[in-house]
Amino acid sequence: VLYDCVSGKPANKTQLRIYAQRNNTGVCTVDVKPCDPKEWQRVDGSCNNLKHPSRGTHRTPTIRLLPFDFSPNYEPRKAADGGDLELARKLRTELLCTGKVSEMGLTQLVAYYLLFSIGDVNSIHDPLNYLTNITYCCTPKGKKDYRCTPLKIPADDPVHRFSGISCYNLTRPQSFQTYRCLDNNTDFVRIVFQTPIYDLSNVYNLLPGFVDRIRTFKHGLLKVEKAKNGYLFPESDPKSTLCFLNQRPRETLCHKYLSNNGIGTNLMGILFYRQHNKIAEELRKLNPCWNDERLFFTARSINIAIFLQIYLYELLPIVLGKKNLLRDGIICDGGFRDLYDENIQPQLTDEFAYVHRWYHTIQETTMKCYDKDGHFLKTFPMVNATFRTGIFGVDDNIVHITQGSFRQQSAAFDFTMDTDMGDRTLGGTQLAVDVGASDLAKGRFFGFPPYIKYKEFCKKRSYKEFSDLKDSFCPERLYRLMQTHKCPSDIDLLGGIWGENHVKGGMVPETLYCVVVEQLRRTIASDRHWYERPNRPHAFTEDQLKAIRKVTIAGVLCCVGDHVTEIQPSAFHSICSKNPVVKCSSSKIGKLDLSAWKDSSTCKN
Ligand code: HEM
Repeated sequence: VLYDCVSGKPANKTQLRIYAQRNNTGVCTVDVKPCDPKEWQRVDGSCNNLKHPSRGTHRTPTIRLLPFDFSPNYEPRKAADGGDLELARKLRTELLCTGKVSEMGLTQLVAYYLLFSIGDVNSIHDPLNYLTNITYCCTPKGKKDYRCTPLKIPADDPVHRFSGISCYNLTRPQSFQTYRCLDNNTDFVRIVFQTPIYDLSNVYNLLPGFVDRIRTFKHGLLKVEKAKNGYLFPESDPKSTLCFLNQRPRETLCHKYLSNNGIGTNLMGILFYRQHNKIAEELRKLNPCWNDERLFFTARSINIAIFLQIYLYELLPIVLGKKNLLRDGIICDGGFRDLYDENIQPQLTDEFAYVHRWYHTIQETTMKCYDKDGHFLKTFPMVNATFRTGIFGVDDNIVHITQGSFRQQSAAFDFTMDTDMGDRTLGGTQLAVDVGASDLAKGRFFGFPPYIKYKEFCKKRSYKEFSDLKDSFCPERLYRLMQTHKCPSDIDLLGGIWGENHVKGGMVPETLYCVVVEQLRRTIASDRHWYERPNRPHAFTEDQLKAIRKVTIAGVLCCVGDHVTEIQPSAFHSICSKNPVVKCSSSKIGKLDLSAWKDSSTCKN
């Protein structure tokens, strides 16, 4: 049945006729085969909710935590005095410092994993759009193109007042209106190409149909190939234009069906892709009679569960605070749990993906490379390697980057942004990019209401004056807000989050915590295939769930990282006397033991 993506209902004849005329049936609808309540979790996300089978697929529309605040024609809201809001670049340079501050206790893996996790539920088509399609927003042509939202650089800019650069190229977020699934005079609905549930869709099905191209359809395995340097990678397309920073002719590796993004996403994507095969091979040894289908879906289900277990129980407790997460029902003490509610549809708020942009401040960009024995080799500017998957395929770079991920410190969880993130975010693709300024400006093009409205939502009280904010900011950060805004309602969502106090027991701003937890509750409750449910189709047994709960990121790196033979047991934490490097064979490393999947009944005949 062809479902209309936006309404989530079977498309009617009129709709189908209009889409056919507009030649956009493929993007505005999704084809859902009849659901079987007992089947495996589908790779395309359909049938997760049996009442609304298309919810959970690619292009499931996002929802909003708070109602829109746009000027007419989806232009940014106005300031309280009726004028324009302050320039995004001005606010970024005033509200965030630039430089290097390290988070001594945490490693680069934290940023890598966070980026990878958000890539499971949110696509990166917006930057690709202005990098590859609409590259002229700062030229006169851009003035006439509605899709262009160039960022003006103030004349007194601390970096660019003499550089000759006065504008950053940027485009409007893509919506169902962009693809003409909705008319222009309707409410903005963002289009996202990833599935909204955590199902490693960025590994298995980056775009609908990719899964069939990556499967070998033999023994449950995914296709892999050896790169020039002899290491194993997902299938590559040397002719692809997506890796536009590859230094050709040497660097040719470019993922065909996995995203070609920054260092962090690429590395994690490769690891989880390979992990699928490790699991499938091991399962086959245990159960030689299992067919391809069973091996594939069991391996995938274990891979997703490991990804979620690490995310929820190892990473988020560090970042959001373990007690907070237990109190708010995001994690539990162990065993099974079932929070499923079929009345909650698998959908993501725009605010959830958006507040993740705050993590741009924890990205250390001077990447340290180490050899397989942990000896420091060199540093490399990470932003030069975005859209440059080829770098992984030459020399021993994959080894050096993997080792660096757990040996190098993260940048601090504070209001400092690494210099390269602030001025050269996309390496050599543009003369200059300030991701923080883009982040702030994008919030206006998403139509997010002012920061204080989110404060009111989270704290259930009203915020009218700057003095109402004194419990949420240290005096100096509040002073900066007052210097840059005439009125509290002029503060943008991210502008407020940048300087806000961190949640008690965690490391992130209070409002970020609130928005993330609100979504995670929905995510857990809306996913019929959630890995901790005892009564989902093909649920884990108690022993199987126990085995999943033991796996840590260190275990994953030991299992599928190239030449990782030793590592600290808590690899999101820095190496120190309490967390020393140990051999991968040590019992302190949380590795996957698949013996609970041995099925004695299968080979009887
Ligand atoms: C060197 C590292 C990184 C680089 C170069 C980078 C670069 C970028 C760029 C250029 C954009 C698009 C900005 C725009 O068009 O508005 C973006 C968006 C984004 N980034 Fe990063 N980023 C990095 C690390 C991270 C990390 C660690 C996270 C952690 C979660 C993250 C999360 C996001 C999110 C959520 C978006 C918004 C995507 C969307 O909704 O369109 N990034 N990043």
